[in-house]
Amino acid sequence: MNIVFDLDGTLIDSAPDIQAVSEIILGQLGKEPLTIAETRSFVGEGAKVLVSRMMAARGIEETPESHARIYGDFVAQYEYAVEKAVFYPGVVDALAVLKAAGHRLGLCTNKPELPARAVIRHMGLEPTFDAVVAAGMIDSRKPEPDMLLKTVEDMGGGATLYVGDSEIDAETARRAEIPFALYTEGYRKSPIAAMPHDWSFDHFDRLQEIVIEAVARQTAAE
Ligand SMILES: O=C(O)COP(=O)(O)O
Ligand SMILES: [Mg+2]
Repeated sequence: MNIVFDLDGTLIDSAPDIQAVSEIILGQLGKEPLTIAETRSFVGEGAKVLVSRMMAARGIEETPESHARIYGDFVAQYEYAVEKAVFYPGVVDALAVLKAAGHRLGLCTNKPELPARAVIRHMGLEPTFDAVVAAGMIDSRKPEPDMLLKTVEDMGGGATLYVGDSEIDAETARRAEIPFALYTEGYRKSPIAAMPHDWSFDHFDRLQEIVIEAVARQTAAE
């Protein structure tokens, strides 16, 4: 089966790196950095939205020009912000076990391509994924279904499970009509019950079991 993962808030907690970028950018503007809680709540819809939310939170007026300038400064730093990211517990083992079991693994993230590829490399994940689709690679972003569908297409098509942490991921899966496993310990803001999902889990030790169920469900449907 294809198993496609979201990145931020699902495989890695990257909020400390993003917070550090905010410290540089907001510091240049004489503003306080984002808190970690603010950072987590601003991630999910890509870097442009994150920069808008960051500006609003620090009372910086958003015009197309001010946004373009601050976004440009932000992404120039973002590519190097990889040092503080950590895997959620059990991720490394779960990916290794699923890969060894013959599943194809993919990554579908609203993080821009350069920082996404930089952190994948930094975390040693380059050999793990059969396909990576990050923001900017196609003219669409989650929760539109296109990025997820493109990831599946790049993996050769076929039965797929999508694994993510946010409202955006749940909605993306729903629109793509792909079964969804919700990781509950990432950056979601809503109660679990309010988010459409087929499975939820709070530790990656559980994922293998979910994949077995997903395969069984798929086989039963055929
Ligand atoms: O960078 C973002 O806004 C979201 O990234 P994600 O899609 O990997 O959660
Ligand atoms: Mg996420």
